[in-house]
Amino acid sequence: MDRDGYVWWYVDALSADGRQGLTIIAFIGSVFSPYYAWDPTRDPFNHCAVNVVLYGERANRFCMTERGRAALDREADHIRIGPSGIDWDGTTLTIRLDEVTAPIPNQVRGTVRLKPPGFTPGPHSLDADGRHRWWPMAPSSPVEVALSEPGINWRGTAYFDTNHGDTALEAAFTDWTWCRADLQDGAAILYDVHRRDGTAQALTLCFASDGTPREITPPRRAALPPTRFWRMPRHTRSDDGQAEILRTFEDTPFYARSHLAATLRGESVRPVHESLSLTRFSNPLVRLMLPFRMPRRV
Ligand SMILES: CC(C)=CCC/C(C)=C/C=C/C(C)=C/C=C/C(C)=C/C=C/C=C(C)/C=C/C=C(C)/C=C/C=C(\C)CCCC(C)(C)O
Repeated sequence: MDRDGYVWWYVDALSADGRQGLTIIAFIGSVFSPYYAWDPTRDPFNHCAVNVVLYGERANRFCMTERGRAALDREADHIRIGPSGIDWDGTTLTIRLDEVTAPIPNQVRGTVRLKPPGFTPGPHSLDADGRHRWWPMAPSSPVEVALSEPGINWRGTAYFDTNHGDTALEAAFTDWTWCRADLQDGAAILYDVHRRDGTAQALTLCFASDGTPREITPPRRAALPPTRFWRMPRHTRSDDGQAEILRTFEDTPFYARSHLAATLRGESVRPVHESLSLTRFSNPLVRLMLPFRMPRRV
């Protein structure tokens, strides 16, 4: 991987009762890191991070400690970044977490285990030149969450993807919305990007549980309200052009993550949705705010 590049592995999970959730993102070349943006050498390996966010009734925690190249250990079957890591043994993806929240320190410690029933074909190119590649490898897997800190255990389903890029995201895109939803068998994913060159791409994908692609008719645009505090614009697509916010998981100056209720492929679904503005992220004032929740430890 060269200057300006990145890889991230993204997992989000919801409990079967829909009351608890989490997101875990492991980064080499942390794409929203101000330290990476300010680093004249633009060395992705020197900007690694594990971002863990818990959304529960009791515990809401956000960790994102950035670390240097000495904290990274990567082989074909594992990646370790500081005290946390991801291991693949051929059937189970085991994520071991040992992270601390910021600015007020609280621990997040334990394991998250995914058993993907199969893998989708991929990757998909997000830009016109193939410099940003996204592969939703396992869009719906059984997951077991066991965290001794803050003391939560649940089962549910998880989405797992991986993203590789050769340039900064803000060099290629102005904004995007993405969502993924469990179906009775498998999952549907929508990924709508606006590129800096003025073109757009709207992906509509559907997979059976074992990863086999399925037909899906591209749904209609559905309006959503902006987030309450940072007024992040949100919109999505659904069968009937209707969608509703059940909960806003993240409301930040450039990024919103939400839990929706909508209809996709004829089923009523509960998508996990994100709205990203790279125009907002590129604002120097926004970048100055991020270290409050994204400390760097070397
Ligand atoms: C007291 C002192 C010192 C000073 C007093 C002075 C003063 C007044 C200070 C005021 C400070 C203020 C206002 C600070 C505000 C700070 C704020 C708002 C920080 C917000 C941080 C947000 C973060 C970190 C978001 C990370 C998102 C992330 C990581 C999202 C990742 C998503 C991905 C990778 C896309 C996945 C795509 C696919 C699903 C396809 O894979």
